[in-house]
Amino acid sequence: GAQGIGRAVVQSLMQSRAQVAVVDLNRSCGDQCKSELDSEFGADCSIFLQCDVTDADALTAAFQTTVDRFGHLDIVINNAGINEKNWEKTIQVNLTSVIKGTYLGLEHMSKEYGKGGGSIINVSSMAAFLHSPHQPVYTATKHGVIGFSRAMADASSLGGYGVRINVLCPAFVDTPLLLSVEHEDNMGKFVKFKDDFKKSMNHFGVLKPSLIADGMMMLITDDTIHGAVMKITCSKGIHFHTYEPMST
Ligand SMILES: NC(=O)C1=CN([C@@H]2O[C@H](COP(=O)(O)OP(=O)(O)OC[C@H]3O[C@@H](n4cnc5c(N)ncnc54)[C@H](O)[C@@H]3O)[C@@H](O)[C@H]2O)C=CC1
Ligand SMILES: CC/C=C\C[C@H](O)/C=C/C=C\C=C\C=C\C(=O)[C@@H](O)C/C=C\CCC(=O)O
Repeated sequence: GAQGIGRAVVQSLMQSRAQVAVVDLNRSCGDQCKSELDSEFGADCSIFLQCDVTDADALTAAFQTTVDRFGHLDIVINNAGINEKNWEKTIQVNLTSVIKGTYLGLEHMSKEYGKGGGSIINVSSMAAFLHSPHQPVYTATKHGVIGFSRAMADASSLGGYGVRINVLCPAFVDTPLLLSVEHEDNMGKFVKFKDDFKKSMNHFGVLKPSLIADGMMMLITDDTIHGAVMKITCSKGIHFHTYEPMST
Protein backbone atom coordinates (compact mmCIF):
# COMPACT_ATOMS: atom_id res chain seq x y z
CA GLY A 1 0.00 0.00 0.00
CA ALA A 2 1.24 3.40 -1.01
CA GLN A 3 -0.73 5.32 1.63
CA GLY A 4 -2.14 4.89 5.10
CA ILE A 5 -1.11 1.83 7.06
CA GLY A 6 0.72 0.31 4.07
CA ARG A 7 2.87 3.39 3.64
CA ALA A 8 3.81 3.34 7.33
CA VAL A 9 4.78 -0.34 7.12
CA VAL A 10 6.87 0.25 4.00
CA GLN A 11 8.75 2.99 5.88
CA SER A 12 9.49 0.67 8.79
CA LEU A 13 10.56 -2.17 6.52
CA MET A 14 12.98 0.03 4.60
CA GLN A 15 14.35 1.53 7.79
CA SER A 16 15.13 -2.10 8.65
CA ARG A 17 16.98 -2.40 5.33
CA ALA A 18 14.37 -4.57 3.61
CA GLN A 19 13.89 -4.34 -0.14
CA VAL A 20 10.22 -3.61 -0.78
CA ALA A 21 7.69 -3.95 -3.59
CA VAL A 22 4.88 -1.47 -3.04
CA VAL A 23 1.75 -2.79 -4.79
CA ASP A 24 -1.18 -0.40 -5.14
CA LEU A 25 -4.08 0.45 -7.46
CA ASN A 26 -3.43 4.16 -7.10
CA ARG A 27 -0.65 5.16 -9.48
CA SER A 28 -0.31 8.75 -8.29
CA CYS A 29 -0.01 7.62 -4.66
CA GLY A 30 2.42 4.93 -5.72
CA ASP A 31 4.61 7.26 -7.74
CA GLN A 32 4.67 9.74 -4.84
CA CYS A 33 5.57 6.95 -2.43
CA LYS A 34 8.34 5.66 -4.71
CA SER A 35 9.79 9.15 -5.12
CA GLU A 36 9.90 9.61 -1.35
CA LEU A 37 11.49 6.18 -0.82
CA ASP A 38 14.11 6.85 -3.52
CA SER A 39 15.06 10.14 -1.86
CA GLU A 40 15.40 8.55 1.56
CA PHE A 41 16.76 5.09 0.81
CA GLY A 42 18.04 5.14 -2.79
CA ALA A 43 16.37 3.93 -5.98
CA ASP A 44 17.54 0.32 -5.79
CA CYS A 45 15.75 -0.63 -2.58
CA SER A 46 12.12 -0.51 -3.73
CA ILE A 47 9.82 -0.84 -6.68
CA PHE A 48 6.28 0.40 -7.18
CA LEU A 49 3.92 -1.91 -9.06
CA GLN A 50 0.57 -0.46 -10.08
CA CYS A 51 -1.84 -3.37 -9.69
CA ASP A 52 -5.49 -4.07 -8.91
CA VAL A 53 -5.29 -6.89 -6.38
CA THR A 54 -8.70 -8.15 -7.57
CA ASP A 55 -7.12 -8.90 -10.97
CA ALA A 56 -5.65 -12.35 -10.31
CA ASP A 57 -3.38 -12.28 -13.37
CA ALA A 58 -2.06 -8.82 -12.47
CA LEU A 59 -1.44 -9.85 -8.87
CA THR A 60 0.32 -13.02 -10.02
CA ALA A 61 2.50 -10.93 -12.31
CA ALA A 62 3.27 -8.47 -9.49
CA PHE A 63 4.56 -11.30 -7.32
CA GLN A 64 6.69 -12.65 -10.17
CA THR A 65 8.08 -9.21 -11.01
CA THR A 66 9.04 -8.77 -7.36
CA VAL A 67 10.86 -12.11 -7.24
CA ASP A 68 12.57 -11.41 -10.59
CA ARG A 69 13.73 -8.02 -9.29
CA PHE A 70 14.89 -8.97 -5.81
CA GLY A 71 15.71 -12.66 -6.25
CA HIS A 72 13.31 -14.10 -3.68
CA LEU A 73 10.37 -13.33 -1.41
CA ASP A 74 10.44 -13.37 2.42
CA ILE A 75 7.47 -11.27 3.58
CA VAL A 76 3.97 -10.73 2.17
CA ILE A 77 1.56 -8.24 3.72
CA ASN A 78 -1.98 -8.45 2.32
CA ASN A 79 -3.13 -5.00 3.34
CA ALA A 80 -5.40 -3.51 0.63
CA GLY A 81 -8.86 -2.79 1.95
CA ILE A 82 -11.94 -0.78 1.01
CA ASN A 83 -15.34 0.00 2.38
CA GLU A 84 -17.60 0.46 -0.66
CA LYS A 85 -21.33 0.63 -1.37
CA ASN A 86 -20.51 -2.00 -4.02
CA TRP A 87 -20.37 -4.77 -1.45
CA GLU A 88 -19.25 -7.41 -3.95
CA LYS A 89 -16.17 -5.26 -4.65
CA THR A 90 -15.55 -4.94 -0.91
CA ILE A 91 -15.48 -8.74 -0.64
CA GLN A 92 -13.19 -9.03 -3.68
CA VAL A 93 -10.61 -6.60 -2.28
CA ASN A 94 -10.81 -7.33 1.45
CA LEU A 95 -11.14 -11.11 1.39
CA THR A 96 -10.79 -12.77 -2.03
CA SER A 97 -7.56 -10.86 -2.79
CA VAL A 98 -6.18 -11.68 0.66
CA ILE A 99 -6.77 -15.36 -0.08
CA LYS A 100 -5.15 -15.05 -3.51
CA GLY A 101 -2.24 -13.06 -2.06
CA THR A 102 -1.71 -15.71 0.59
CA TYR A 103 -1.66 -18.52 -1.98
CA LEU A 104 0.73 -16.56 -4.21
CA GLY A 105 2.94 -15.89 -1.21
CA LEU A 106 3.06 -19.61 -0.46
CA GLU A 107 3.96 -20.38 -4.08
CA HIS A 108 7.04 -18.17 -3.69
CA MET A 109 7.97 -18.98 -0.06
CA SER A 110 6.65 -22.39 0.97
CA LYS A 111 8.90 -25.40 1.37
CA GLU A 112 6.17 -27.43 -0.34
CA TYR A 113 7.33 -25.61 -3.49
CA GLY A 114 11.01 -25.98 -2.64
CA LYS A 115 11.31 -22.41 -1.36
CA GLY A 116 12.99 -21.16 1.80
CA GLY A 117 10.04 -20.17 4.02
CA GLY A 118 8.79 -16.73 5.04
CA SER A 119 6.10 -14.70 6.72
CA ILE A 120 2.60 -13.65 5.70
CA ILE A 121 0.57 -10.99 7.51
CA ASN A 122 -3.09 -10.50 6.60
CA VAL A 123 -4.81 -7.33 7.72
CA SER A 124 -8.20 -7.67 9.39
CA SER A 125 -9.75 -5.14 11.79
CA MET A 126 -11.18 -4.74 15.26
CA ALA A 127 -14.46 -4.65 13.34
CA ALA A 128 -14.19 -8.44 13.60
CA PHE A 129 -14.48 -8.16 17.38
CA LEU A 130 -16.77 -5.20 17.73
CA HIS A 131 -19.13 -5.43 14.75
CA SER A 132 -20.80 -2.20 13.79
CA PRO A 133 -24.09 -1.52 12.00
CA HIS A 134 -22.17 0.94 9.79
CA GLN A 135 -20.34 -1.56 7.60
CA PRO A 136 -21.79 -5.09 7.76
CA VAL A 137 -20.07 -6.46 4.66
CA TYR A 138 -16.72 -4.90 5.59
CA THR A 139 -17.16 -6.55 9.00
CA ALA A 140 -17.86 -9.91 7.33
CA THR A 141 -14.69 -9.67 5.23
CA LYS A 142 -12.59 -8.95 8.29
CA HIS A 143 -14.04 -11.95 10.12
CA GLY A 144 -13.19 -13.98 7.02
CA VAL A 145 -9.58 -12.81 7.01
CA ILE A 146 -9.15 -14.07 10.58
CA GLY A 147 -10.79 -17.43 9.95
CA PHE A 148 -8.89 -18.05 6.71
CA SER A 149 -5.53 -16.97 8.15
CA ARG A 150 -5.82 -19.06 11.31
CA ALA A 151 -6.77 -22.11 9.22
CA MET A 152 -3.91 -21.48 6.79
CA ALA A 153 -1.49 -21.13 9.71
CA ASP A 154 -2.51 -24.59 10.92
CA ALA A 155 -2.17 -25.92 7.35
CA SER A 156 1.34 -24.43 7.19
CA SER A 157 2.25 -26.18 10.44
CA LEU A 158 0.75 -29.51 9.36
CA GLY A 159 2.31 -29.26 5.91
CA GLY A 160 5.75 -28.07 7.01
CA TYR A 161 5.51 -25.04 4.73
CA GLY A 162 8.00 -23.03 6.81
CA VAL A 163 5.75 -19.98 6.41
CA ARG A 164 4.42 -18.13 9.45
CA ILE A 165 0.92 -16.70 8.92
CA ASN A 166 -0.52 -14.09 11.27
CA VAL A 167 -3.36 -11.55 11.35
CA LEU A 168 -3.29 -7.93 12.43
CA CYS A 169 -6.50 -6.26 13.67
CA PRO A 170 -6.17 -2.51 14.11
CA ALA A 171 -8.87 -0.41 15.73
CA PHE A 172 -9.54 2.99 14.12
CA VAL A 173 -6.44 4.37 12.40
CA ASP A 174 -5.87 7.89 11.06
CA THR A 175 -5.85 7.14 7.32
CA PRO A 176 -7.92 8.18 4.28
CA LEU A 177 -10.07 5.05 4.68
CA LEU A 178 -11.66 6.50 7.80
CA LEU A 179 -12.88 9.48 5.78
CA SER A 180 -15.00 7.12 3.71
CA VAL A 181 -17.64 7.01 6.45
CA GLU A 182 -18.80 10.46 5.35
CA HIS A 183 -19.72 9.33 1.84
CA GLU A 184 -22.80 7.53 0.56
CA ASP A 185 -20.68 6.05 -2.27
CA ASN A 186 -18.79 4.13 0.38
CA MET A 187 -21.35 3.51 3.06
CA GLY A 188 -24.49 3.13 0.97
CA LYS A 189 -27.68 3.32 3.06
CA PHE A 190 -25.55 2.94 6.23
CA VAL A 191 -24.19 6.46 5.74
CA LYS A 192 -27.12 7.60 7.89
CA PHE A 193 -25.38 5.85 10.79
CA LYS A 194 -22.17 7.85 10.28
CA ASP A 195 -22.64 9.92 13.44
CA ASP A 196 -22.86 6.72 15.48
CA PHE A 197 -19.68 5.50 13.78
CA LYS A 198 -17.94 8.75 14.65
CA LYS A 199 -19.16 8.44 18.24
CA SER A 200 -17.44 5.02 18.38
CA MET A 201 -14.29 6.52 16.93
CA ASN A 202 -14.28 9.26 19.54
CA HIS A 203 -14.97 6.75 22.29
CA PHE A 204 -12.29 4.21 21.33
CA GLY A 205 -9.77 6.72 19.96
CA VAL A 206 -7.84 6.85 16.70
CA LEU A 207 -4.43 5.23 16.29
CA LYS A 208 -1.42 6.46 14.34
CA PRO A 209 -0.35 4.35 11.33
CA SER A 210 3.15 4.17 12.82
CA LEU A 211 1.87 2.06 15.74
CA ILE A 212 0.34 -0.40 13.28
CA ALA A 213 3.73 -0.54 11.56
CA ASP A 214 5.31 -1.36 14.93
CA GLY A 215 2.89 -4.26 15.30
CA MET A 216 3.69 -5.46 11.79
CA MET A 217 7.44 -5.38 12.52
CA MET A 218 6.85 -7.43 15.68
CA LEU A 219 5.01 -10.08 13.64
CA ILE A 220 7.79 -10.01 11.03
CA THR A 221 10.79 -10.16 13.34
CA ASP A 222 9.59 -12.53 16.08
CA ASP A 223 9.71 -15.93 14.42
CA THR A 224 7.99 -17.56 17.40
CA ILE A 225 4.72 -15.83 16.45
CA HIS A 226 2.57 -18.05 14.19
CA GLY A 227 -1.19 -18.37 13.87
CA ALA A 228 -1.62 -15.28 16.05
CA VAL A 229 -4.32 -12.60 15.95
CA MET A 230 -2.72 -9.32 16.96
CA LYS A 231 -5.05 -6.53 18.09
CA ILE A 232 -3.99 -2.89 18.30
CA THR A 233 -6.24 -0.52 20.23
CA CYS A 234 -5.89 2.79 22.04
CA SER A 235 -6.93 1.16 25.31
CA LYS A 236 -4.54 -1.82 25.26
CA GLY A 237 -1.97 -0.98 22.59
CA ILE A 238 -0.42 -3.99 20.84
CA HIS A 239 -1.82 -7.23 22.27
CA PHE A 240 -3.06 -10.62 21.13
CA HIS A 241 -6.49 -12.21 21.08
CA THR A 242 -6.70 -15.41 23.08
CA TYR A 243 -8.98 -18.20 21.90
CA GLU A 244 -10.32 -21.06 23.99
CA PRO A 245 -8.25 -24.18 23.13
CA MET A 246 -10.06 -26.46 20.65
CA SER A 247 -11.52 -29.39 22.52
CA THR A 248 -10.02 -32.55 20.99
N1 LIG B 1 -8.01 2.93 8.82
C1 LIG B 1 -8.60 2.20 9.74
O1 LIG B 1 -9.29 2.70 10.66
C2 LIG B 1 -8.44 0.72 9.71
C3 LIG B 1 -7.99 0.06 8.57
N2 LIG B 1 -7.91 -1.31 8.58
C4 LIG B 1 -7.46 -2.04 7.41
O2 LIG B 1 -6.12 -1.67 7.11
C5 LIG B 1 -5.87 -1.87 5.71
C6 LIG B 1 -5.26 -0.62 5.12
O3 LIG B 1 -6.23 0.39 5.27
P1 LIG B 1 -5.85 1.95 5.38
O4 LIG B 1 -4.37 2.12 5.26
O5 LIG B 1 -6.56 2.50 6.54
O6 LIG B 1 -6.59 2.46 4.07
P2 LIG B 1 -6.12 3.45 2.93
O7 LIG B 1 -7.32 3.70 2.10
O8 LIG B 1 -5.37 4.59 3.52
O9 LIG B 1 -5.06 2.55 2.09
C7 LIG B 1 -5.52 1.43 1.41
C8 LIG B 1 -4.68 1.30 0.16
O10 LIG B 1 -5.20 0.18 -0.56
C9 LIG B 1 -5.22 0.53 -1.93
N3 LIG B 1 -6.21 -0.27 -2.65
C10 LIG B 1 -7.55 -0.19 -2.55
N4 LIG B 1 -8.13 -1.03 -3.41
C11 LIG B 1 -7.13 -1.66 -4.08
C12 LIG B 1 -7.08 -2.63 -5.10
N5 LIG B 1 -8.19 -3.14 -5.65
N6 LIG B 1 -5.87 -3.05 -5.54
C13 LIG B 1 -4.73 -2.54 -5.01
N7 LIG B 1 -4.70 -1.62 -4.04
C14 LIG B 1 -5.90 -1.18 -3.59
C15 LIG B 1 -5.56 2.00 -1.95
O11 LIG B 1 -5.17 2.60 -3.18
C16 LIG B 1 -4.79 2.51 -0.75
O12 LIG B 1 -3.50 2.97 -1.10
C17 LIG B 1 -7.25 -2.23 5.11
O13 LIG B 1 -7.33 -3.64 4.95
C18 LIG B 1 -8.24 -1.76 6.16
O14 LIG B 1 -9.45 -2.49 6.13
C19 LIG B 1 -8.26 -2.06 9.68
C20 LIG B 1 -8.71 -1.43 10.81
C21 LIG B 1 -8.81 -0.01 10.91
C1 LIG C 1 -14.83 2.83 6.94
C2 LIG C 1 -14.13 2.52 8.20
C3 LIG C 1 -12.96 1.72 7.93
C4 LIG C 1 -12.25 1.11 8.87
C5 LIG C 1 -12.56 1.16 10.30
C6 LIG C 1 -12.15 -0.08 11.03
O1 LIG C 1 -11.77 -1.15 10.21
C7 LIG C 1 -13.32 -0.50 11.85
C8 LIG C 1 -13.19 -0.63 13.18
C9 LIG C 1 -14.39 -1.07 13.92
C10 LIG C 1 -14.40 -1.18 15.26
C11 LIG C 1 -13.32 -0.73 16.12
C12 LIG C 1 -13.37 -1.09 17.44
C13 LIG C 1 -12.37 -0.67 18.39
C14 LIG C 1 -12.37 -1.28 19.62
C15 LIG C 1 -11.39 -0.90 20.63
O2 LIG C 1 -10.63 0.03 20.46
C16 LIG C 1 -11.35 -1.73 21.89
O3 LIG C 1 -10.66 -1.01 22.92
C17 LIG C 1 -12.75 -2.09 22.39
C18 LIG C 1 -12.65 -3.07 23.53
C19 LIG C 1 -12.82 -4.39 23.35
C20 LIG C 1 -13.09 -4.99 22.00
C21 LIG C 1 -13.40 -6.47 22.17
C22 LIG C 1 -12.17 -7.32 22.15
O4 LIG C 1 -11.03 -6.80 22.26
O5 LIG C 1 -12.35 -8.54 21.99
